[in-house]
Amino acid sequence: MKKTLKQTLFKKIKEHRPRTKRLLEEYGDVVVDQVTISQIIGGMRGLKSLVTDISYLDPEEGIRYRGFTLEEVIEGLPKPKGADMPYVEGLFYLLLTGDFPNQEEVMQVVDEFSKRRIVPRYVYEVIDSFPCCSHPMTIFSTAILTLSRESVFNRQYHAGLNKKEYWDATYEDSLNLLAKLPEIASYIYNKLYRQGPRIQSNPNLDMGANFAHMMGVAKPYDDVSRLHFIIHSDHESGNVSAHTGHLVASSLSDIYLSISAMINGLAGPLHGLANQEVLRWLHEVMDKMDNRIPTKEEMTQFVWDTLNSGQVIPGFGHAVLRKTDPRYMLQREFSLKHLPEDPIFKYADMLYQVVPDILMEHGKAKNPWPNVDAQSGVIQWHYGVTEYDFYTVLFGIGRSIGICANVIWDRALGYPLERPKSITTDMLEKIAGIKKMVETEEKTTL
Ligand SMILES: CC(=O)SCCNC(=O)CCNC(=O)[C@H](O)C(C)(C)COP(=O)(O)OP(=O)(O)OC[C@H]1O[C@@H](n2cnc3c(N)ncnc32)[C@H](O)[C@@H]1OP(=O)(O)O
Ligand SMILES: O=C([O-])CC(=O)C(=O)O
Repeated sequence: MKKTLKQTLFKKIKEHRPRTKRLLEEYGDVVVDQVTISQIIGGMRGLKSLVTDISYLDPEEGIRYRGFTLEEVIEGLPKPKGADMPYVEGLFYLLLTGDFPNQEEVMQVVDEFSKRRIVPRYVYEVIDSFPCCSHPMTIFSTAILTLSRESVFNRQYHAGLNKKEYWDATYEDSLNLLAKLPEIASYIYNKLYRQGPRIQSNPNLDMGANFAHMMGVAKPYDDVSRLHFIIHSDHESGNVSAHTGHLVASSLSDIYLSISAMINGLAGPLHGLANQEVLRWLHEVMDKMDNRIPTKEEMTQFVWDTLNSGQVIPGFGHAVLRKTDPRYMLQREFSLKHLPEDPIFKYADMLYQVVPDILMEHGKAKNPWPNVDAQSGVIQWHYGVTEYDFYTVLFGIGRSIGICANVIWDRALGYPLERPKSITTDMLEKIAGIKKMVETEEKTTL
């Protein structure tokens, strides 16, 4: 009998623990980075102060999961019969262990997810009780939060759980949560936008196919969902959602509290919500153009108008990347293959042609190239999921996979409560030498 994911993970954890222990005990004083005033005031950009082995983001190359590019991940993971995209469950295996699962190993995880997919009734009641016009991300975050009462970690912690076992209970909570997310998300979608009878989940389908089934969208939406969840799952540790998830979990809040919190970070327009903003913004252009494809000159004017009114161009720029996001390219390739004639794709593609030059001329953005959010909504729209308020929920399902993997490892390696130090502006001015200068200048004037 093949080892289960949990057994394989435990072996990896035991192998890894001495590495962290040695770094801490023997090399704890080694300097990794220095911090400047612009980093302190400027959102800690580039400051090396977190550790994760799940993924690494190179500014030029883009994200690698466990050392593998997205192409390698998609190529190397097992796929359902007839599918172009791999099992999302296989990605979870890879993120947790660093190994590509074989067919048998991936099917064990598919089975685990299937067994844990039933959502308690009270979650539906909470969703149903939301006032009209609530944003789907608010509902999604709350639905996840509500599940905190199910936490295995909480129960075991209060019964006196040994620190060494924290990861195990967190693993159980993570699987329980991840397995339910497609059902929760599709329920929210149906409630907000379809109002028809709910499509029950199918225990014989993998995560991507089951989600497509519950959304009521035909093939290849199963592959669209697999691709979407996989490429959105992780982006190393410092982005708002991943960092929030890690931070909240560091106080030993359970996975439901941590993932709900990270969803709230993802819901901001400078982060995950940018994917809905791209579609909203594109529709403004389309309305102006009476739905005809604008000329390059017209599109250029629209981009400048947006910039000149003090707004950002959604879907462009990045805090770390300095090249076109490979996740954007993957989705563009998918669109070129499956929806080359789609009018929204044509609009988005025109943006790709005009925006980088404009942002360079504008001279502010350090990265003028498109990010993942510039393209994801275009694909959703094409397959009939046109309610763009919902798009960040899809992102949230994907991101939960990476953050759960991170939090399980945080617990396995005993990472402590996160608590950086803050200082005052006065102190910064003293460090900069300004304070003394100002005081001397004042004395001289007197
Ligand atoms: C999944 C994701 O989170 S990917 C990112 C999704 N977000 C977006 O697409 C929103 C549009 N992009 C942005 O707002 C930014 O590029 C961010 C938030 C992603 C990164 O922010 P930063 O790391 O601060 O970017 P950067 O250092 O390049 O910013 C410098 C200046 O350029 C501006 N800038 C950056 N990107 C853009 C843009 N797309 N359009 C207009 N101006 C921009 C910033 O607002 C900033 O202006 P300021 O000096 O007046 O404050
Ligand atoms: O890495 C970041 O800063 C933003 C992010 O999460 C992503 O691009 O997926």
